[in-house]
Amino acid sequence: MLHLASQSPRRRELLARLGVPFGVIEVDVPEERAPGEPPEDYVRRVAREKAGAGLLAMVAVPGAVVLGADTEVVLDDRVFGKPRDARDAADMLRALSGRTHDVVSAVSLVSGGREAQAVSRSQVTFATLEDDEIAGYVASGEPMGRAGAYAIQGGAERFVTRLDGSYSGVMGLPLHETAMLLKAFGIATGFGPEPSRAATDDAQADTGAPR
Ligand SMILES: Cc1cn([C@H]2C[C@H](O)[C@@H](COP(=O)(O)OP(=O)(O)OP(=O)(O)O)O2)c(=O)[nH]c1=O
Repeated sequence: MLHLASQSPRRRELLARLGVPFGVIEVDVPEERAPGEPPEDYVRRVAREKAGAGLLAMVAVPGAVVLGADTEVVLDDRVFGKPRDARDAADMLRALSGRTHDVVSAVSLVSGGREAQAVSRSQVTFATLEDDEIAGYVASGEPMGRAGAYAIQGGAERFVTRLDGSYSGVMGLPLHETAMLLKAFGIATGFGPEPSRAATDDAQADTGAPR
């Protein structure tokens, strides 16, 4: 049985699109980049640690396969994870304004005797953002809990002038790479339900606000 080691509603919704049954384990792995650690190494390490922590929680379950993932926004050599607060979110969005950045997502699959990983790297270009646009977006609350302080599947869609890569990878779980890993582990995928706006709008799902 497959288990997703994640607290992210996006990842649940994305994995469901692969039409594979799975359980969810909530893991809490510290996300701290070591000094000088290259961005991709960092993303790979954290994804592996999340999957490993999930497997530890599943130690009593024979045959458990655990999936962990991590997503970070990389601009030059800076790595933007989830913003600490509104000011941090605004700083990130100002830095991303009018520039092209990378979004790196790593997926790790682990079982008792096996481990495999895939990485997706996408380039995203933002239009130049006005100060009031940034302030309005930060006030919407959406940047919190998102790497780089934005959600391409939400209000930030309008900031993106170009995407070169994987849309699902930017959202947090690159589906092509994930499907390939599952196949390598002998886990059959299918086709899940077409995503509804309500399903992808996890800001509302998170707060339980009416849709
Ligand atoms: C760039 C981008 C990120 N994100 C989200 C995906 C991830 O949930 C989050 C990056 O943080 P992560 O640390 O990768 O994941 P997480 O803490 O939300 O969840 P987990 O329990 O699996 O560790 O940013 C979007 O939703 N849309 C986007 O466009």
